[in-house]
Amino acid sequence: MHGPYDALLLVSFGGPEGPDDVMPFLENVTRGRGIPRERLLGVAEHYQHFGGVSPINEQNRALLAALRDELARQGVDLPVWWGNRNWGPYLTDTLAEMADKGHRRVLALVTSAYSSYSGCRQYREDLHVALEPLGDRAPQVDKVRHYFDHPGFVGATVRAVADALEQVPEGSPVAFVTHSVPDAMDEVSGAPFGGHMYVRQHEAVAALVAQRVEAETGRRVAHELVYCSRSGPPTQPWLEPDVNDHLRALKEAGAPGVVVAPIGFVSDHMEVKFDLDTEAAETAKEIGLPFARAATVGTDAEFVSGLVDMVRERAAVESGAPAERPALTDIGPWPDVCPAGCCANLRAYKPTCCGED
Ligand SMILES: CC1=C(CCC(=O)O)c2cc3nc(cc4[nH]c(cc5[nH]c(cc1n2)c(C)c5CCC(=O)O)c(CCC(=O)O)c4C)C(CCC(=O)O)=C3C
Ligand SMILES: [Fe+2]
Repeated sequence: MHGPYDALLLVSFGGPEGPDDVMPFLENVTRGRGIPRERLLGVAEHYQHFGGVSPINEQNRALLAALRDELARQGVDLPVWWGNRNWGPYLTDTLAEMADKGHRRVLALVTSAYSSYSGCRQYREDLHVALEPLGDRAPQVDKVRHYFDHPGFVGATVRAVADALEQVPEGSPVAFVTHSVPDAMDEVSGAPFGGHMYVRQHEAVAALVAQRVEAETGRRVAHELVYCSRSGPPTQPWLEPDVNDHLRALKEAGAPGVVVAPIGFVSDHMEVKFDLDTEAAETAKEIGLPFARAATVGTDAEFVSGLVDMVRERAAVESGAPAERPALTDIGPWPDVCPAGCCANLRAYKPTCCGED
């Protein structure tokens, strides 16, 4: 049922839990990343606007509970642990404790559905850093493949978009939104498969979701992929258009309303709460464009059972048992082990785990 694995490890970003955590958290996130000081202070304000508490930790606690329930329901007897990149519980501490408890073979599940340095290799680097000091006691860690086109993620997203469309006038388009990244980061995402996989995976999911929503509702659904949360120096090109500019363009083109669907985020992260629910909603109000935000997958039952299916799939693969590898776009199924050169770190090569390099 769980193959060679003796534990599941939820790996996430982490976020501040109070006002005093905000600056140290932001320093953890941006160490060596060349983010301008003004941007940091601006983002600190976003967090302070919500009492210095990121929604992400509570959402991960809810996901942990949902995963435990679903594993039990499917008869998979695996303990579930949790570790973050940028705030407690830190991956380093979690993996040390897991080693103390005797875990030898761990399957990691990352709260990021797509390929990119930020969403994949950087987590794999962090896993390596956490495992290295453990020496011989370090468990072997594998990572669940990217799930952007898994039926659980897609199915939950289709329902969320269809529900949001009910709240805006007929004929409203869908703006699928993800986190902007530097053009250069997109270019090397999934390099062994031709690169630009960050954008290509999102485009494929957006097209598939729009098509399924059309089939389900009988409405025609125009759509576009747009971006939020740009940072970095203004001289550096990042993925565009920004969601706010897109809303203005839609208004000018006569759109009767808009659904904003944050397919780049698995739960209502700060980017969703601030950049979409606060900032983009304000833009829409200002220009008089009816606006609805589609839910993120969060702890949706179809999404969570899809994740558990993927855990069982990988366990079967590692046991040499036959495994179905469902994937709904022609980009997937993404490989279990990232090939060498996937999602390069453009600053410096660092050793990783769960990949060929
Ligand atoms: C692709 C991607 C994801 C999705 C994949 C995944 O989910 O991991 C993601 C997730 C997240 N990003 C988050 C927060 C931040 N990201 C920052 C900075 C950056 N993100 C980037 C990309 C991504 N980020 C990039 C290219 C930068 C520039 C600096 C760098 O090159 O590393 C900064 C610094 C300030 C700023 O620059 O805006 C913050 C505070 C949070 C927590 C939110 C919460 O608290 O709810 C989450 C889940
Ligand atoms: Fe980020």
